Amino acid sequence: MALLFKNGNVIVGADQAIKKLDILIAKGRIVEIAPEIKQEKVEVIDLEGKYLIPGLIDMHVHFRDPGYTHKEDINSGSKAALAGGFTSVLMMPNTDPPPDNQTVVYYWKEKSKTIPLNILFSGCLTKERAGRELSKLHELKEAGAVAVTDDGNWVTDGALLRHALEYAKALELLVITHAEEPTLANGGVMNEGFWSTVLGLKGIPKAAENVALYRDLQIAKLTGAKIHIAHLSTAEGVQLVAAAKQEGITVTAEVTPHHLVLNDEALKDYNTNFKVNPPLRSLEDQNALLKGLLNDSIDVIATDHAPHAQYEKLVEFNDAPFGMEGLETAFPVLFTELVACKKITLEKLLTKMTINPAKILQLKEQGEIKKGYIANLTVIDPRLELRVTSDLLVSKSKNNPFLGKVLKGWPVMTIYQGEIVYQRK
Ligand SMILES: NC(=O)N[C@@H](CC(=O)O)C(=O)O
Ligand SMILES: [Zn+2]
Ligand SMILES: [Zn+2]
Repeated sequence: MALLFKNGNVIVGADQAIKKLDILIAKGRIVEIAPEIKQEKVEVIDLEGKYLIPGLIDMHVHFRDPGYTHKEDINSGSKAALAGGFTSVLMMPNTDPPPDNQTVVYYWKEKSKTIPLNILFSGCLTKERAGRELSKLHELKEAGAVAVTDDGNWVTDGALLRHALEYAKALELLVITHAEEPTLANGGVMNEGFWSTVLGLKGIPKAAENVALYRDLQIAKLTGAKIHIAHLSTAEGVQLVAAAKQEGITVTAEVTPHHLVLNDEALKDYNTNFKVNPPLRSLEDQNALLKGLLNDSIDVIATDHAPHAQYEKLVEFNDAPFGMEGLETAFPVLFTELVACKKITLEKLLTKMTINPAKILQLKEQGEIKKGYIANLTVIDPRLELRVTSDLLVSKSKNNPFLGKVLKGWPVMTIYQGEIVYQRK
C-alpha cells in the first residue's frame, strides 16, 4: 500500500534542507513531495515532531559472515543496520574464507537476497588479505563487488598497491585503504601518548597512520586512481587528505562516530569495549577530525561496525580484539553529541551519512529525498531518549562503547524500497 507521511520535518534535496512537507511513496518510489498532499486509500503516518531523512548509508561494516558468525552474520548485522536507520551498507572482506575470488561474493549475494537492505560487497585487494599477490579483481568485479580493500591490514608492498590501483581504475572498483604501517604500530594496543603512559599499555604512534597515509596518497597520485581512506584518526591525517585534495588527488576519506566523540582518556578504566583500531586518539585529534568534517576535508561518516562476542572482550586489555559495535548507536550518538550541542548542523551531518557515501559508491537515485528516487527513508525522533543497554542492541554482539549512556535522536522507523522494514517498539 502507498504510504503518506504527514506533518514531518523532511530533509529534501541536495542541500539536505529541512522543510515542513508531506511525502507520498508508492511502488518503492517517492512519488510526490508537497506542502499538503491529500490522497485516499493510503496509509497515513503522522510524523509530528519527527524528522524524515534519507536512509543512512554506511560504507564500512563487518558482518563476520562466513567464518565468525558467533560475532555477527549477514542476518543479524542487517537487523542492526535497519535498527540504526541504515538502508545501505558496504561489507568488509575480512571473513574466513575471505572474498579474494568470486565464491564468497556469490555466497553473500545468495544469503542477502531476501534481506530488505541494500548490501554492497567489497572484495580483498590481495589473496587471503596476505599482501603478497593481487586477488582476482576482474572476477570480483564481475561477481558484483564495488570495492576492494585489505581492511584490517595495510598493503605494505607499494608496487602491489600501485598495480591494484591501476587495475581498479580500469575496472571501476573503489580501493579502500586501512592506513597503518605495521612496524610502527608494532603490537600496540592504544594510542601512544599521555594515557598509554599512565595506563602502562603499549602505544600505537600516530606516525603509523600518517606515514602509511602519505605513501598511499602518493601512489594514488602516481596512478591517477581513486582511493578512499578508511577510519581517519589523526590531526596530521586530516591535513594530508586536505593537501592531497588541493593538489587534485582523487581521494575521499571517512571518520567513525567513535573517533569524533571519544578520545584515549576513555580507556582509563581498561574497558576493552574502547579498544579499537585505529585507536581512539588524543583530544586534539578528536577536535581536528570534527574540524576536518566541517571543512569537508573528510567526506563521510562510516561506523566501522566491528562486532565481537562478549567472551572475547572479557579478557585482559592486551588480549582483547580490536573493534566496536556501532551501527545501532551511530546516529543517536552523533545527534546527541554533535547536533544537539550545535557542533554540526543536522544538514551537514546527513550529507556525510547519505549524499556523500552515495556519490562515492555511485548509488543511483539514493541518498536524498527527491521525487522519483527510491523510497529508502528513515524516521528520527529527536525527543526520544533511551539508555544504551545490551538488551536494546539487536546485533549479536554487545561490544558498544556507549553502553550505559542516555542518547536522544533515535531512528524509530526504517523504510526500504517503500516498505516499512523496521519499527522501534
Ligand atoms: N576496526 C577494528 O578495530 N577492527 C576491525 C578491523 C578494521 O577495521 O581495521 C575488525 O574487523 O574487527
Ligand atoms: Zn581498518
Ligand atoms: Zn573495518
